[in-house]
Amino acid sequence: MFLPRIVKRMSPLLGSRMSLNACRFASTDLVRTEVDDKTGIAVVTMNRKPVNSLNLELLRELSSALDAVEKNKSRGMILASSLDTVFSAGLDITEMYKPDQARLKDFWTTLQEVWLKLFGSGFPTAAAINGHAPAGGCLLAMSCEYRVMRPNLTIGLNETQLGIVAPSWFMSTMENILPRREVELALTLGKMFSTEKAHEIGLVDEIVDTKEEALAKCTEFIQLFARVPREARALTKQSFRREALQKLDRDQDLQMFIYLVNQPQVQKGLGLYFESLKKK
Ligand SMILES: CCCCCC/C=C\CC(=O)SCCNC(=O)CCNC(=O)[C@H](O)C(C)(C)COP(=O)(O)OP(=O)(O)OC[C@H]1O[C@@H](n2cnc3c(N)ncnc32)[C@H](O)[C@@H]1OP(=O)(O)O
Repeated sequence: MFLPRIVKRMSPLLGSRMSLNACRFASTDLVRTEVDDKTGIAVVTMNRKPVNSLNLELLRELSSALDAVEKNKSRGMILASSLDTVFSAGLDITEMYKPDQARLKDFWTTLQEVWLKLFGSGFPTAAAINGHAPAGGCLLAMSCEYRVMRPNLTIGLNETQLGIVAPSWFMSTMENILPRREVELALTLGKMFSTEKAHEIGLVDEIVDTKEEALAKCTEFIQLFARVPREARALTKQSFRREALQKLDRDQDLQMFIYLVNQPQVQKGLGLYFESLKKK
């Protein structure tokens, strides 16, 4: 269970007084949230070694972190990874392969929840993509309003390559960024784009060399809204995203997911894919 722990970090130079850009932390082992007091922007960092695969616990903590960002009235949120070469490897295959049925239900419901909170958030969001972002990792990045990525990485919805079908809300999330034809092609191919290609087609907004630069560019993006009335901005964003958000029928989507995951051919495919990852 995530309990937001808000701690004031004191500057050693200022003794008991706060330094100007001191941070507040609300952290757990899997997700670290730091709010810069100077910019008011929260950096939410995923930290589940080795590849930030999204299991139930990481998703729960992401969901709580998003609640905390909303509650603390942060100026915006940057999503990042603590790992050097992976943003997120997407959904944790072990949650879907030979699953415990009750946990499987919880897992999918929590993923829906994270997407609804992130894609539908009123506060500005940006992703500092400092590592590969396949499938569910791409979904998280695409749910933000701006993406900054390091070179020579990959990003995309590769589900069809695994013999599975990306849910329609994954598709709508990509459609919020790219032209429909490009999305259909990317999804039917299960295409993983290089950073450079993703930038060329507009899936990624900027390419930078380091994580620090990525965080700085995301901060610049969020600061564009500093003088825009918060409520008007939030309602405008949410109204743009309403159709995609409302299209998700959570119960129907859950039933469909449970049905598909339990199909013997899907189980076989997931098992083979998982083995191939391990052999690599
Ligand atoms: C069925 C109904 C509909 C379902 C709809 C589902 C929608 C979305 C699906 C997904 O998100 S499925 C996940 C798709 N993800 C991928 O295909 C990515 C797979 N991983 C990689 O390509 C690579 O791991 C990486 C992310 C590029 C990183 O490469 P790197 O060389 O740094 O690390 P590896 O050696 O490959 O991996 C280390 C370690 O992690 C395990 N692992 C990797 N990805 C996953 C994962 N998604 N889930 C669980 N475990 C994963 C990998 O097996 C290695 O384990 P060990 O060998 O160290 O035990």
